[in-house]
Amino acid sequence: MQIKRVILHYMKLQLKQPFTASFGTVTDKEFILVKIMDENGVIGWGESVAMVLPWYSEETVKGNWQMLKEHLIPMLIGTHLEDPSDVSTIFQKVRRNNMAKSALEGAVWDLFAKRKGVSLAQALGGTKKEVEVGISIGIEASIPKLLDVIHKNLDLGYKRIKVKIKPGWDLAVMEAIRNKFPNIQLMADANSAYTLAHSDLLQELDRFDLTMIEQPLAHDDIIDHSTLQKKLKTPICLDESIHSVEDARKAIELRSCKIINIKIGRVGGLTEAKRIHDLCKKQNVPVWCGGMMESGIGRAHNIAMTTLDNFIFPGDTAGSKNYWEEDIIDPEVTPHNGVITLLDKPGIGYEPNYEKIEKNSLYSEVFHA
Ligand SMILES: O=C(O)CCC(=O)c1ccccc1C(=O)O
Ligand SMILES: [Mg+2]
Repeated sequence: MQIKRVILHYMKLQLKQPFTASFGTVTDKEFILVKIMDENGVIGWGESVAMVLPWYSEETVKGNWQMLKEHLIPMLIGTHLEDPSDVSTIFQKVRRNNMAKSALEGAVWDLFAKRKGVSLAQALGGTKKEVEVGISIGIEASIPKLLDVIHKNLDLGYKRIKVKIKPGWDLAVMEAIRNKFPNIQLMADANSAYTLAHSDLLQELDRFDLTMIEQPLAHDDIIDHSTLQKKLKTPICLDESIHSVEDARKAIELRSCKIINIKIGRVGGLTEAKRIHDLCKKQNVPVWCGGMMESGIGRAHNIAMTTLDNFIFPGDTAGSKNYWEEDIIDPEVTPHNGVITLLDKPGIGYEPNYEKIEKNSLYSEVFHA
Protein backbone atom coordinates (compact mmCIF):
# COMPACT_ATOMS: atom_id res chain seq x y z
CA MET A 1 0.00 0.00 0.00
CA GLN A 2 1.09 3.54 -0.75
CA ILE A 3 -0.25 6.84 0.55
CA LYS A 4 -0.82 9.08 -2.47
CA ARG A 5 -2.61 12.03 -0.95
CA VAL A 6 -2.82 13.69 2.45
CA ILE A 7 -5.23 16.47 3.46
CA LEU A 8 -4.83 18.40 6.70
CA HIS A 9 -7.76 20.32 8.17
CA TYR A 10 -7.20 22.88 10.91
CA MET A 11 -10.32 22.41 13.02
CA LYS A 12 -11.99 24.43 15.74
CA LEU A 13 -14.89 23.10 17.79
CA GLN A 14 -16.40 24.90 20.72
CA LEU A 15 -16.54 22.90 23.94
CA LYS A 16 -19.99 22.85 25.58
CA GLN A 17 -18.38 23.98 28.81
CA PRO A 18 -14.83 25.10 29.67
CA PHE A 19 -12.58 22.36 31.05
CA THR A 20 -10.13 23.22 33.84
CA ALA A 21 -7.22 21.12 35.04
CA SER A 22 -4.21 22.10 37.18
CA PHE A 23 -2.51 23.29 33.97
CA GLY A 24 -5.26 25.79 33.01
CA THR A 25 -8.61 26.16 31.26
CA VAL A 26 -9.58 25.10 27.75
CA THR A 27 -12.70 26.65 26.17
CA ASP A 28 -12.35 25.76 22.48
CA LYS A 29 -10.76 22.71 20.98
CA GLU A 30 -8.42 23.36 18.05
CA PHE A 31 -6.93 20.30 16.42
CA ILE A 32 -5.71 18.83 13.14
CA LEU A 33 -7.71 16.26 11.21
CA VAL A 34 -5.74 14.07 8.82
CA LYS A 35 -7.33 12.45 5.78
CA ILE A 36 -5.22 10.13 3.62
CA MET A 37 -5.85 8.24 0.39
CA ASP A 38 -4.04 5.21 -1.04
CA GLU A 39 -3.42 4.14 -4.66
CA ASN A 40 -6.90 2.53 -4.79
CA GLY A 41 -8.74 5.57 -3.45
CA VAL A 42 -9.28 4.02 -0.01
CA ILE A 43 -9.47 6.70 2.69
CA GLY A 44 -8.23 6.78 6.29
CA TRP A 45 -8.70 9.33 9.09
CA GLY A 46 -6.60 10.45 12.02
CA GLU A 47 -6.53 13.28 14.55
CA SER A 48 -3.76 15.11 16.37
CA VAL A 49 -4.43 15.56 20.09
CA ALA A 50 -1.88 18.36 20.57
CA MET A 51 -3.31 21.40 22.34
CA VAL A 52 -3.08 25.08 21.35
CA LEU A 53 -0.85 25.80 24.35
CA PRO A 54 2.01 23.49 25.44
CA TRP A 55 0.50 22.87 28.89
CA TYR A 56 0.09 19.12 28.86
CA SER A 57 3.12 18.30 26.72
CA GLU A 58 5.54 20.32 24.59
CA GLU A 59 3.53 19.73 21.39
CA THR A 60 1.09 22.31 19.99
CA VAL A 61 -1.46 22.32 17.16
CA LYS A 62 0.56 24.69 14.98
CA GLY A 63 3.82 22.93 15.83
CA ASN A 64 2.22 19.64 14.74
CA TRP A 65 1.03 21.23 11.49
CA GLN A 66 4.56 22.34 10.66
CA MET A 67 6.03 18.96 11.66
CA LEU A 68 3.49 17.10 9.50
CA LYS A 69 3.96 19.41 6.53
CA GLU A 70 7.75 19.75 6.54
CA HIS A 71 8.82 16.32 7.77
CA LEU A 72 6.34 13.52 8.39
CA ILE A 73 4.11 13.79 5.31
CA PRO A 74 7.12 13.93 2.91
CA MET A 75 8.58 10.84 4.66
CA LEU A 76 5.34 8.88 4.32
CA ILE A 77 3.85 9.92 1.02
CA GLY A 78 4.64 7.55 -1.86
CA THR A 79 6.51 5.14 0.45
CA HIS A 80 5.61 1.46 0.10
CA LEU A 81 3.95 0.08 3.26
CA GLU A 82 3.35 -3.60 4.06
CA ASP A 83 1.74 -2.96 7.41
CA PRO A 84 0.72 0.08 9.52
CA SER A 85 3.55 -0.75 11.92
CA ASP A 86 5.96 0.29 9.13
CA VAL A 87 4.93 3.89 9.82
CA SER A 88 6.50 3.95 13.28
CA THR A 89 9.68 2.48 11.76
CA ILE A 90 9.74 5.20 9.08
CA PHE A 91 9.21 7.92 11.71
CA GLN A 92 11.78 6.48 14.10
CA LYS A 93 14.52 8.90 13.14
CA VAL A 94 12.36 11.89 14.07
CA ARG A 95 12.75 12.53 17.79
CA ARG A 96 9.51 12.72 19.76
CA ASN A 97 6.71 14.78 18.11
CA ASN A 98 4.53 11.82 19.08
CA MET A 99 1.17 13.51 18.60
CA ALA A 100 2.07 14.61 15.07
CA LYS A 101 3.30 11.09 14.22
CA SER A 102 0.21 9.51 15.76
CA ALA A 103 -2.20 11.64 13.72
CA LEU A 104 -0.77 10.23 10.47
CA GLU A 105 -0.16 6.73 11.81
CA GLY A 106 -3.75 6.50 13.06
CA ALA A 107 -5.02 7.40 9.58
CA VAL A 108 -2.85 4.61 8.11
CA TRP A 109 -4.30 2.10 10.60
CA ASP A 110 -7.84 3.14 9.66
CA LEU A 111 -7.04 2.87 5.96
CA PHE A 112 -5.31 -0.50 6.40
CA ALA A 113 -8.32 -1.92 8.27
CA LYS A 114 -10.66 -0.61 5.54
CA ARG A 115 -8.52 -2.27 2.83
CA LYS A 116 -8.78 -5.57 4.69
CA GLY A 117 -12.50 -5.07 5.29
CA VAL A 118 -12.15 -5.43 9.06
CA SER A 119 -12.82 -3.07 11.95
CA LEU A 120 -9.91 -1.15 13.42
CA ALA A 121 -10.48 -3.08 16.67
CA GLN A 122 -10.06 -6.38 14.79
CA ALA A 123 -7.00 -5.10 12.93
CA LEU A 124 -5.41 -4.30 16.30
CA GLY A 125 -6.29 -7.72 17.73
CA GLY A 126 -8.96 -6.41 20.09
CA THR A 127 -11.52 -8.92 21.29
CA LYS A 128 -14.10 -6.96 23.28
CA LYS A 129 -17.40 -6.19 21.58
CA GLU A 130 -18.16 -3.38 24.00
CA VAL A 131 -16.09 -1.16 26.24
CA GLU A 132 -16.84 0.49 29.58
CA VAL A 133 -16.26 4.20 29.94
CA GLY A 134 -16.00 6.76 32.71
CA ILE A 135 -15.77 10.52 32.62
CA SER A 136 -13.14 13.12 33.49
CA ILE A 137 -14.55 16.11 35.35
CA GLY A 138 -12.59 19.37 35.52
CA ILE A 139 -11.99 21.72 38.43
CA GLU A 140 -15.32 23.47 39.12
CA ALA A 141 -16.19 26.84 40.68
CA SER A 142 -17.29 25.26 43.97
CA ILE A 143 -17.69 21.89 45.68
CA PRO A 144 -21.54 21.94 45.45
CA LYS A 145 -21.24 22.63 41.71
CA LEU A 146 -18.81 19.69 41.34
CA LEU A 147 -21.12 17.36 43.30
CA ASP A 148 -23.94 18.38 41.01
CA VAL A 149 -21.88 17.62 37.87
CA ILE A 150 -20.87 14.23 39.31
CA HIS A 151 -24.49 13.45 40.14
CA LYS A 152 -25.62 14.23 36.57
CA ASN A 153 -22.90 12.04 35.08
CA LEU A 154 -23.66 9.12 37.40
CA ASP A 155 -27.28 9.42 36.25
CA LEU A 156 -26.01 9.16 32.66
CA GLY A 157 -24.46 5.83 33.64
CA TYR A 158 -20.72 6.59 33.59
CA LYS A 159 -18.86 3.75 35.28
CA ARG A 160 -16.08 5.73 36.91
CA ILE A 161 -15.65 9.33 37.95
CA LYS A 162 -12.30 11.05 37.58
CA VAL A 163 -11.85 14.49 39.09
CA LYS A 164 -9.02 16.90 38.55
CA ILE A 165 -7.13 18.00 41.64
CA LYS A 166 -4.48 20.61 42.46
CA PRO A 167 -3.10 22.10 45.70
CA GLY A 168 -6.05 23.77 47.44
CA TRP A 169 -8.59 21.65 45.50
CA ASP A 170 -7.92 18.20 46.84
CA LEU A 171 -8.64 16.77 50.33
CA ALA A 172 -11.83 18.73 51.07
CA VAL A 173 -13.07 17.98 47.56
CA MET A 174 -12.46 14.24 47.79
CA GLU A 175 -13.97 14.17 51.28
CA ALA A 176 -17.16 15.85 50.04
CA ILE A 177 -17.42 13.45 47.09
CA ARG A 178 -16.93 10.37 49.27
CA ASN A 179 -19.50 11.60 51.80
CA LYS A 180 -22.09 12.00 49.10
CA PHE A 181 -21.14 8.99 46.91
CA PRO A 182 -19.54 6.38 49.21
CA ASN A 183 -19.50 3.52 46.70
CA ILE A 184 -18.63 4.93 43.29
CA GLN A 185 -15.46 4.07 41.41
CA LEU A 186 -13.51 7.31 41.98
CA MET A 187 -10.06 8.58 41.01
CA ALA A 188 -8.09 11.83 40.93
CA ASP A 189 -5.81 13.33 38.27
CA ALA A 190 -3.27 15.96 39.35
CA ASN A 191 -1.57 16.62 35.99
CA SER A 192 1.77 17.05 37.79
CA ALA A 193 0.60 19.68 40.29
CA TYR A 194 2.48 18.26 43.30
CA THR A 195 6.03 17.48 44.45
CA LEU A 196 7.46 15.06 47.00
CA ALA A 197 7.12 17.90 49.54
CA HIS A 198 3.35 17.16 49.37
CA SER A 199 3.83 13.49 50.37
CA ASP A 200 1.89 13.81 53.66
CA LEU A 201 -1.07 15.43 51.92
CA LEU A 202 -1.05 12.82 49.15
CA GLN A 203 -0.93 10.05 51.78
CA GLU A 204 -4.16 11.42 53.24
CA LEU A 205 -5.88 10.62 49.95
CA ASP A 206 -5.55 6.94 50.93
CA ARG A 207 -8.65 7.47 53.13
CA PHE A 208 -10.90 7.89 50.09
CA ASP A 209 -10.44 4.47 48.54
CA LEU A 210 -9.45 5.86 45.14
CA THR A 211 -9.03 3.44 42.24
CA MET A 212 -5.84 5.36 41.44
CA ILE A 213 -4.18 8.76 41.51
CA GLU A 214 -3.00 9.90 38.10
CA GLN A 215 0.32 11.73 37.58
CA PRO A 216 0.71 13.47 40.94
CA LEU A 217 4.35 14.53 40.34
CA ALA A 218 6.40 16.10 37.55
CA HIS A 219 5.45 15.47 33.91
CA ASP A 220 8.90 14.02 33.13
CA ASP A 221 9.47 12.04 36.32
CA ILE A 222 9.59 8.34 37.15
CA ILE A 223 12.05 8.50 40.09
CA ASP A 224 10.06 10.58 42.59
CA HIS A 225 6.89 8.68 41.66
CA SER A 226 8.70 5.51 42.74
CA THR A 227 9.53 7.10 46.10
CA LEU A 228 5.93 8.29 46.47
CA GLN A 229 4.35 4.96 45.50
CA LYS A 230 6.18 3.29 48.42
CA LYS A 231 4.37 5.69 50.79
CA LEU A 232 0.88 5.36 49.25
CA LYS A 233 -1.70 2.60 49.37
CA THR A 234 -3.51 4.27 46.47
CA PRO A 235 -2.09 2.99 43.16
CA ILE A 236 -0.26 5.63 41.14
CA CYS A 237 -1.13 5.76 37.44
CA LEU A 238 1.31 7.46 35.08
CA ASP A 239 0.02 9.58 32.20
CA GLU A 240 2.40 12.43 31.16
CA SER A 241 5.61 10.48 31.99
CA ILE A 242 5.04 7.61 29.55
CA HIS A 243 5.96 8.25 25.89
CA SER A 244 7.07 4.80 24.77
CA VAL A 245 7.25 1.13 25.64
CA GLU A 246 10.77 1.82 26.97
CA ASP A 247 9.38 4.45 29.39
CA ALA A 248 6.75 1.93 30.49
CA ARG A 249 9.38 -0.78 31.04
CA LYS A 250 11.49 1.53 33.20
CA ALA A 251 8.52 2.82 35.22
CA ILE A 252 7.40 -0.75 35.93
CA GLU A 253 10.94 -1.82 36.84
CA LEU A 254 11.27 1.10 39.28
CA ARG A 255 7.73 0.49 40.61
CA SER A 256 6.88 4.11 39.85
CA CYS A 257 3.26 3.16 39.17
CA LYS A 258 0.84 0.25 39.36
CA ILE A 259 -1.32 1.32 36.43
CA ILE A 260 -0.61 3.03 33.10
CA ASN A 261 -2.87 5.42 31.19
CA ILE A 262 -2.27 4.82 27.48
CA LYS A 263 -2.98 7.76 25.17
CA ILE A 264 -2.37 6.98 21.51
CA GLY A 265 -1.14 10.50 20.72
CA ARG A 266 1.25 10.75 23.65
CA VAL A 267 3.04 7.52 22.69
CA GLY A 268 3.30 8.21 18.93
CA GLY A 269 0.54 5.98 17.59
CA LEU A 270 -1.39 2.74 17.82
CA THR A 271 1.62 0.49 17.15
CA GLU A 272 3.49 1.81 20.19
CA ALA A 273 0.26 1.90 22.22
CA LYS A 274 -0.23 -1.81 21.49
CA ARG A 275 3.38 -2.55 22.47
CA ILE A 276 2.82 -0.83 25.82
CA HIS A 277 -0.44 -2.72 26.27
CA ASP A 278 1.31 -6.04 25.56
CA LEU A 279 4.25 -5.33 27.88
CA CYS A 280 1.91 -4.29 30.71
CA LYS A 281 -0.18 -7.41 30.21
CA LYS A 282 2.92 -9.59 30.53
CA GLN A 283 3.92 -7.73 33.69
CA ASN A 284 0.41 -7.86 35.19
CA VAL A 285 0.07 -4.09 35.08
CA PRO A 286 -3.48 -3.06 34.12
CA VAL A 287 -3.95 -0.19 31.68
CA TRP A 288 -6.76 2.11 30.60
CA CYS A 289 -7.35 4.59 27.81
CA GLY A 290 -7.13 8.29 28.67
CA GLY A 291 -8.64 11.11 26.65
CA MET A 292 -7.51 14.41 25.15
CA MET A 293 -11.01 15.76 24.51
CA GLU A 294 -10.91 14.27 21.03
CA SER A 295 -13.43 14.87 18.29
CA GLY A 296 -15.30 11.83 17.05
CA ILE A 297 -12.36 10.71 14.89
CA GLY A 298 -9.88 10.43 17.76
CA ARG A 299 -12.64 9.08 19.98
CA ALA A 300 -13.25 6.23 17.50
CA HIS A 301 -9.54 5.32 17.58
CA ASN A 302 -9.64 5.23 21.40
CA ILE A 303 -12.69 2.97 21.40
CA ALA A 304 -11.01 0.53 19.00
CA MET A 305 -7.84 0.38 21.10
CA THR A 306 -9.80 -0.20 24.31
CA THR A 307 -11.04 -3.55 22.93
CA LEU A 308 -7.57 -5.01 23.71
CA ASP A 309 -7.99 -7.22 26.74
CA ASN A 310 -5.60 -5.60 29.24
CA PHE A 311 -7.63 -2.36 29.14
CA ILE A 312 -9.03 -3.16 32.57
CA PHE A 313 -10.40 0.14 33.90
CA PRO A 314 -13.10 2.21 32.16
CA GLY A 315 -11.57 4.80 29.81
CA ASP A 316 -12.06 8.58 29.64
CA THR A 317 -13.79 8.14 26.26
CA ALA A 318 -17.07 9.76 27.26
CA GLY A 319 -19.87 10.36 24.73
CA SER A 320 -19.74 13.08 22.05
CA LYS A 321 -22.54 14.95 23.84
CA ASN A 322 -20.29 15.53 26.87
CA TYR A 323 -18.07 17.80 24.76
CA TRP A 324 -19.86 19.04 21.63
CA GLU A 325 -23.23 20.38 20.55
CA GLU A 326 -22.49 18.53 17.33
CA ASP A 327 -19.69 16.01 16.70
CA ILE A 328 -18.18 15.55 13.22
CA ILE A 329 -19.01 11.84 12.83
CA ASP A 330 -22.13 9.75 12.21
CA PRO A 331 -23.37 8.30 14.44
CA GLU A 332 -22.03 10.27 17.40
CA VAL A 333 -20.35 8.29 20.19
CA THR A 334 -23.15 7.46 22.60
CA PRO A 335 -22.55 5.25 25.63
CA HIS A 336 -25.55 3.45 27.12
CA ASN A 337 -25.20 2.97 30.84
CA GLY A 338 -21.48 3.68 30.55
CA VAL A 339 -20.96 1.08 27.82
CA ILE A 340 -20.03 1.76 24.19
CA THR A 341 -20.91 -1.01 21.73
CA LEU A 342 -18.40 -1.42 18.91
CA LEU A 343 -19.69 -0.78 15.40
CA ASP A 344 -19.19 -3.80 13.18
CA LYS A 345 -17.87 -1.85 10.18
CA PRO A 346 -14.50 -1.52 8.45
CA GLY A 347 -11.91 0.82 9.98
CA ILE A 348 -12.92 3.25 12.72
CA GLY A 349 -16.56 2.46 11.88
CA TYR A 350 -17.93 5.94 12.49
CA GLU A 351 -18.46 7.96 9.29
CA PRO A 352 -16.82 11.39 9.10
CA ASN A 353 -19.49 14.00 8.29
CA TYR A 354 -17.98 16.13 5.49
CA GLU A 355 -20.47 18.95 5.89
CA LYS A 356 -19.71 19.34 9.60
CA ILE A 357 -15.97 19.02 8.97
CA GLU A 358 -16.11 21.82 6.36
CA LYS A 359 -18.19 23.98 8.67
CA ASN A 360 -15.68 23.72 11.52
CA SER A 361 -12.48 23.82 9.47
CA LEU A 362 -10.54 27.12 9.50
CA TYR A 363 -8.18 26.11 6.67
CA SER A 364 -6.90 23.03 4.85
CA GLU A 365 -3.89 21.95 2.83
CA VAL A 366 -3.49 19.15 0.29
CA PHE A 367 -0.26 17.14 -0.27
CA HIS A 368 0.35 14.87 -3.29
CA ALA A 369 2.85 12.14 -4.02
O1 LIG B 1 -12.35 13.84 28.64
C1 LIG B 1 -11.21 13.65 28.23
O2 LIG B 1 -10.95 13.48 27.02
C2 LIG B 1 -10.08 13.60 29.22
C3 LIG B 1 -9.81 14.93 29.84
C4 LIG B 1 -8.50 14.93 30.59
O3 LIG B 1 -8.46 14.44 31.69
C5 LIG B 1 -7.36 15.57 29.95
C6 LIG B 1 -7.64 16.54 29.00
C7 LIG B 1 -6.62 17.24 28.37
C8 LIG B 1 -5.32 16.97 28.69
C9 LIG B 1 -5.01 15.97 29.63
C10 LIG B 1 -6.02 15.26 30.26
C11 LIG B 1 -5.60 14.16 31.19
O4 LIG B 1 -6.08 13.03 31.14
O5 LIG B 1 -4.68 14.39 31.96
MG1 LIG C 1 -4.13 12.65 32.99
